[in-house]
Amino acid sequence: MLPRYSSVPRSEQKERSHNKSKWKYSLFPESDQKKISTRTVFADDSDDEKISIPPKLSNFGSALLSEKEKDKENINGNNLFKTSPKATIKPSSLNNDPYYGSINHTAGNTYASIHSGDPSQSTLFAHYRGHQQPSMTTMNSTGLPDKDGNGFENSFQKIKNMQQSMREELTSRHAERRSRRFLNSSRKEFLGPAKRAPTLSPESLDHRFSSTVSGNNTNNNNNNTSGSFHHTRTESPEEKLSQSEIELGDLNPVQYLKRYDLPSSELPRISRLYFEKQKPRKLELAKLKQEILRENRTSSNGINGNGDQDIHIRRENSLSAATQPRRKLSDTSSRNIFQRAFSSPVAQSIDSQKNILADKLPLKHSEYDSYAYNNTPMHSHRKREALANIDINRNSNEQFYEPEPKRHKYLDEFHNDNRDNSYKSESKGHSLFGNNHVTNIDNDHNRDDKSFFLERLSPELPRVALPTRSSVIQENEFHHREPPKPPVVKKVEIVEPEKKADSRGKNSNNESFARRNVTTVNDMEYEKIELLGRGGSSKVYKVKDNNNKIYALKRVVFDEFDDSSVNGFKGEIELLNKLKDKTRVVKLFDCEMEHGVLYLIMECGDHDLSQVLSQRAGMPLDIEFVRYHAREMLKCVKVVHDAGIVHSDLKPANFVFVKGILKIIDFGIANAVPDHTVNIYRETQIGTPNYMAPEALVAMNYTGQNEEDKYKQNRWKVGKPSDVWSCGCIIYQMVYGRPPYGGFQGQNRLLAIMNPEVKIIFSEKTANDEPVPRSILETMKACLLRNPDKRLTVEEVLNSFFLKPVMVTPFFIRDLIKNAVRYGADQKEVSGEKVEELADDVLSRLADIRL
Ligand SMILES: Nc1ncnc2c1ncn2[C@@H]1O[C@H](COP(=O)(O)OP(=O)(O)OP(=O)(O)O)[C@@H](O)[C@H]1O
Repeated sequence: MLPRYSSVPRSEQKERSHNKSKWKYSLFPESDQKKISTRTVFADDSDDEKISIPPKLSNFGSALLSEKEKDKENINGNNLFKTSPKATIKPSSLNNDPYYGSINHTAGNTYASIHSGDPSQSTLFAHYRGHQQPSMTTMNSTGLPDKDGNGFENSFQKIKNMQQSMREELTSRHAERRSRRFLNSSRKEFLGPAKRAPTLSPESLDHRFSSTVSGNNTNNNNNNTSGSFHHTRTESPEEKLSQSEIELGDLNPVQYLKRYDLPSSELPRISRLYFEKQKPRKLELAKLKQEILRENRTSSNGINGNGDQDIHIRRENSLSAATQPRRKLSDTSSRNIFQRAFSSPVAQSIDSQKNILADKLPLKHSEYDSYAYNNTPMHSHRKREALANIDINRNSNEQFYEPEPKRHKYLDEFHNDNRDNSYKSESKGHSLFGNNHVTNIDNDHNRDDKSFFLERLSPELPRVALPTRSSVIQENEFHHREPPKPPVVKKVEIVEPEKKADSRGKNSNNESFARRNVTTVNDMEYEKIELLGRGGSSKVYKVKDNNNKIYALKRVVFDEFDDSSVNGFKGEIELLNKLKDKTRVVKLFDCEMEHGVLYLIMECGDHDLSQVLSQRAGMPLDIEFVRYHAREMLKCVKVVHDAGIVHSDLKPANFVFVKGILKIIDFGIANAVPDHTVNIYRETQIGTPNYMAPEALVAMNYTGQNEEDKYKQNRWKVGKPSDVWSCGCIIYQMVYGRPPYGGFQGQNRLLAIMNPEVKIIFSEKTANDEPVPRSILETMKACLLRNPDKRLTVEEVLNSFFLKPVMVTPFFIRDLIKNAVRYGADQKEVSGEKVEELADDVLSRLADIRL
């Protein structure tokens, strides 16, 4: 059976167990005994690892040996047990106590006996070997029975005593560890989270010495061994003296060392002293903290009465007290925050508690303030509240004495002869500092209280003369920034346009008419959308009716025109009504003429041909574009001519595209051509010179001899060929970019048109050096012949090669050539007339060919 307490490693124990037979004769070699005995020296009581080690086996043997030695010494009258002067337990008392006596004997003499090499010990072991003792637990230092036969009983008793003493030792050590942990933890609580080296105060050390140390210290003269269960450090009398002389003042240990140029080895001792001096104050602060927390818990319950909020406050309480990091606020800003934080009702109650506690506890105001603000449950709550009221754009000093912005209103009211009323309202909760709790001190009568309050709020502030209420008002009146004025809202007056009397005398009182710019034609309302264009005598609007259908509204004011003009527009209406079923003529839906104004509701076009040509200006010649638009234009003219009407004012602006179909508009100067005549005669020259035919202008140069001739002079002959001339001019513009006489300006243009000597140039190339197809050239020449009788009709132009080209395949050309050659070879001689005949025949057939 192995001993119960063993310092031998398990592996070694196994080995020894394996070699159990050896143990019977030699439990430990002498070297091992020395080693083990050395291990039993508890030189450092601070090492937990060593403390946790159970008492060593060798202690038993040593104790036994020491008992033997003790007996020997007692016999010799030489007591080896000596205590140090510092030992609090007297040797005499220890000797009287059987447990302590045993311990002390062991402590005092164990190792000396081992190292002494006393032959008796060997004899002892040999003796046991001789008795075949199986275990150390049965050993007895005085194992041999005495003459009375009491030797075994005594040895068992002593072993029991030693076991008891060991237990006592363990208990004391554990108690010491617990106390040390408690001390460390409580010190941590006092000192905050920062870790510091574990040091003990002299008092606590003394206390520990008195409670746990029960043996000699290292200075014991007895054999220079550790000699005690604890190798604790104690101060010498000199150290004690010097500690009492140390006055740290406001210095911390390091600063103290530097100040008095002390060696760093003195740092632990000074530190212990430093923390000991801190201890009472920390305890007071801890008590204060507990008390404040308790008080606030009760007060917050009373004030809020709201379960959720209470929980929240309690949580904040615990958090702020235990875990909330300390935030360092600048002096002034923190003061401002705290000052504003006191404005809440909860803070007010805390403030009252603060007054009570401050009277009870011997703390400085600064300590109290910092502690209260940082640890009260409403701390973070008030911080948030305070921060919400801080204007970061103002400096802290201004904020301290400046009331909150809404107090400006109060000050203004106060200043405006409402002092009495404002003063009353102040007592109801308003104040210069915006705080309920300072209401009562915010007047001249309670100035002492106010000073006290501000001192407590800002103990570090220089004591300046506190402003009275009136001075603060003055200050605010002259030095503080005026509150920003509300933005000036521009009043936009909507002036309704003066209701003009409608020219027709109706709808003048119709509000919707004025409001929505509505024109009524034959009791139908048309709202104007946009202006489409304007002519020499009219404006044309894009309008919509009540069903949102789009129309073109042409409005002509007749005030500026003579009767002929009026008749001309009346004729236009007649012609439009006559052609209302023609797809190539813009439709007239409604018309009304009253009070000198003509309203025409027409089909609305998307854009006119002049806009299209302007859009293509400068672009390369596109034969197909010219062909398509020329054909579309001539189709419109053909419809008019087929209706026996001469337009007389054809120009690109008078053709509009309505959903992709070109339509002709503006029959203002058009006249119905009597069936029996080709031409009509006008008494006034109307039209656009660029597109006017020469015959319409020839009469200007006509100089007759008699009255009849003079009459004829003022009548211009116009007819269908004039419209063909105009169409020739438009085609010419599409090819060359401008009308035939567009190079002339003003009056010269008219003269050039009338002058037969001024020939129109048909260039084979455009200004961009693009070739102009022959078919186009021929068609243009046929339309722009000076002699109207020789001009092509509209139908002929539409059937021209240009507008109606013949398309053949290469096979057709090849076959045609083959046939022509064979015919010539067979005939041997073919006249010119025969060739022309053949050509006409081919051409006639080509017209019927549909590819
Ligand atoms: N039904 C319509 N749809 C779209 N636009 C139109 C319509 N009627 C006229 N316009 C536009 O209004 C412009 C002027 O129209 P119109 O030529 O009929 O007026 P006008 O007084 O006869 O002009 P002018 O006497 O010079 O020929 C046209 O060039 C055209 O652009």
